[in-house]
Amino acid sequence: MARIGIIGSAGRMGNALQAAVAAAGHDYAGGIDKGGDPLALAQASDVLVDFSAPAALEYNLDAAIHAGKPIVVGTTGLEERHHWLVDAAAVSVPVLQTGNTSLGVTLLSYLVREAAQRLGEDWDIEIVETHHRMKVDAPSGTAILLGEAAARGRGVSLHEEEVRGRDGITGARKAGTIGFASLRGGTVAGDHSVHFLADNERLTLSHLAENRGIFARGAIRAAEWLLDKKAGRYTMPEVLDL
Ligand SMILES: NC(=O)C1=CN([C@@H]2O[C@H](COP(=O)(O)OP(=O)(O)OC[C@H]3O[C@@H](n4cnc5c(N)ncnc54)[C@H](OP(=O)(O)O)[C@@H]3O)[C@@H](O)[C@H]2O)C=CC1
Ligand SMILES: O=C(O)C1=N[C@H](C(=O)O)C[C@H](O)C1
Repeated sequence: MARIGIIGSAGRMGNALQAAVAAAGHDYAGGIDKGGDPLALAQASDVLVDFSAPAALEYNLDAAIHAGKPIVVGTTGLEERHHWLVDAAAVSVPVLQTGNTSLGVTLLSYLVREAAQRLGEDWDIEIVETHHRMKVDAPSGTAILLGEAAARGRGVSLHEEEVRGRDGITGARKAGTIGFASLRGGTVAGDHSVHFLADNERLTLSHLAENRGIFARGAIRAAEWLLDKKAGRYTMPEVLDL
């Protein structure tokens, strides 16, 4: 049994995480939202779980470092500088950052990498995601994670090949690029499809989240897994042994 502290505790994921902490038989060490004290929470916890906002990340990582506690970061909308902060924190404490904590998406990313590697460049790759009307970032963290898996499979850099959204006279599709499209509406928990499109045939790999419980369960599993790890940056495939 561990004491788990939640950052972003009053949010949609915060509520799902509190339920998952109880269901897994752990102690809820408490939670904070905007204006809360992450260091006090870290000191009262064995492990932190952060599903809040990019602006909070630096303070949350500092709190984990100063209290010497592991942290799971599920917040999306992260930029390059946030990843540097994660790398720096991982020198001192165990950190797991991911755009999606579900088992299904973790396996999907593996399948996408395999497909991208085997199908070759004449198969165009397009990633489409759909989320609820309240989501504030695009493309989703999961879409980016899947794009990175596809780019790894092809042995290219996502940063150099990505095309985010199209509008106007875009010209014909450039070979080798990886496209992203985002839909927002309703209460969709999170749908992701990776389309591989060739001449006269198409392959689509999809994951549909029916509720936030799947993300919360995966995050708690990641938090449990981090407890006895040494400092370092870890991934969901390591947690799930994939
Ligand atoms: N990795 C994954 O598997 C998943 C990731 N996510 C990501 O998790 C994040 C949260 O999603 P969701 O719960 O839907 O969003 P919500 O907006 O419902 O919740 C966010 C919570 O974070 C709090 N918060 C905002 N700023 C800070 C801050 N500076 N310090 C502490 N708390 C803060 C908010 O508090 P307040 O209301 O006071 O501002 C709010 O309670 C998003 O980035 C989302 O994309 C979501 C699902 C799965
Ligand atoms: O904001 C959400 O809701 C979700 N965010 C994550 C993302 O950006 O991929 C994970 C999930 O799709 C739900």
